Amino acid sequence: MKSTAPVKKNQQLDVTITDLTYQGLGLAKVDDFSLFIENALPGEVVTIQVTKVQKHYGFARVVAFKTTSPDRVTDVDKTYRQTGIAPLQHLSYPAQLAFKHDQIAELFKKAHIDVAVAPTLGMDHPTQYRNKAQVPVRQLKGQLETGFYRQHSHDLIPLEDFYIQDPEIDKAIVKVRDLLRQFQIPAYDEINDKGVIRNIMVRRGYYSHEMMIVLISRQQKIPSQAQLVEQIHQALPEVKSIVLNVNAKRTNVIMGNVTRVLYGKPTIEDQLMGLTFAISARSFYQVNPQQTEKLYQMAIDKAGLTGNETVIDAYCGIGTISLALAKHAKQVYGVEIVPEAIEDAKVNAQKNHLTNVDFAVNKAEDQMAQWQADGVKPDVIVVDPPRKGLAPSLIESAAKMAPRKVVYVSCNPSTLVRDVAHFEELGYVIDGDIQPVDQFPQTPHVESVTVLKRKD
Ligand SMILES: C[S@@+](CC[C@H](N)C(=O)[O-])C[C@H]1O[C@@H](n2cnc3c(N)ncnc32)[C@H](O)[C@@H]1O
Repeated sequence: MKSTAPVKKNQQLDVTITDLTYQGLGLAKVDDFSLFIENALPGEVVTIQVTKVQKHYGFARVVAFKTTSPDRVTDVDKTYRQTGIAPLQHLSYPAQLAFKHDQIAELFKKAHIDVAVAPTLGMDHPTQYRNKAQVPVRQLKGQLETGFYRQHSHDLIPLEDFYIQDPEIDKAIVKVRDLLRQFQIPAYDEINDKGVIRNIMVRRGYYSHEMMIVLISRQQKIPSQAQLVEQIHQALPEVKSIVLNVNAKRTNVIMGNVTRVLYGKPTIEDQLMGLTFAISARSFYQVNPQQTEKLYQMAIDKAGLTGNETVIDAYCGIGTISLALAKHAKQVYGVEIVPEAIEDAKVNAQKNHLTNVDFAVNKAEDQMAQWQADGVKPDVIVVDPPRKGLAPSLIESAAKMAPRKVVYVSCNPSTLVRDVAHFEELGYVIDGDIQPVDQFPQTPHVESVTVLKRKD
């Protein structure tokens, strides 16, 4: 169908940016036609060049700034925007926190749900916070390189300083890269489906400083494997675990199903809220430990436990929230879909001498129905789902169990609003302020805690 767009590809024009989208793109309207523009902030007047025109919207790039926002940070490295590592780096940190607050408030307003949103809880030093890196490995100009993809592409941009990662992790990636070069181990070539090393994953305990290196390989065995492993742990004394993950498929999914320990332990340990956690290569673990402690403390405080309650923790991962709650509850039930994470969760309960927890491997929606059928009567249900939010059937089973409170930890305000609306239909209302916590500074991602209480 012919586009009725008021602009053409490559056209240059001056526009005023009116808004910042959930993806952190500047929005300009030309006769009601939306143009999305990278590196443009509300209030700025910019000369743009249209790069793509769709039926109802288009994309453009900034050619020149006629005015700039007082919230603009000028001292930025554009690589971090190009790679999507830090797409909000050009927005001052206070303005990032306000942007995250406003996103939640606006989405609830659009859904006609009356809420108060507290100011976003930020970090004092909002860089170098990530405890985990996952970087692609490719051959560029005959040399093995590590870095990050240019956004919306598989073009690798070599990088040594990843800006939002723990600098010790950045150093470890460079070391592993140099050893892979030294042993002439070929990088994966995704066009011809050849080569060996696809990705390197590094995780480092914030308190423990234990490091895990995961080499994701197309092959079952890496050339010079024993020497490589020996050299890695010699060079990086913090490394307590080196793991091989085999992914032989032509896919964008990073990890395959086969995981083998090449050196040390299958897990590393870290502490959170005074508890010790073992974390294996394929388990989810929050990437910003400093903010996670604030987030969990908030969830626990909002749960209002006295020690006599039965609590469900849905989407429990390695049991971090479950075990933090177990210290203040009579019984906690956790459910998680990844079997390795539940194995970790069980070990973690033992490590912390907590016996009042019961973990299940299952889809949260199925397990919630099972608990309901079994007559479990939770006082509080905590949910911490992935971005797609809760399955409607989970909300229905949860409401049938009639907990006094539901504490919803969300990493996506759109699905949070949808799910809150569903809970409201089933007799729940929001209790108190929604609290955004900035887990992902320099990016548009928004994490928050919401409490719902049963209307009596
Ligand atoms: C946002 S993480 C939260 C994990 C944990 N609460 C934490 O803070 O570390 C979401 C978790 O849900 C798990 N998951 C995804 N889909 C699921 C499902 N349908 N049922 C149960 N768990 C699921 C993921 O494996 C992941 O561990």
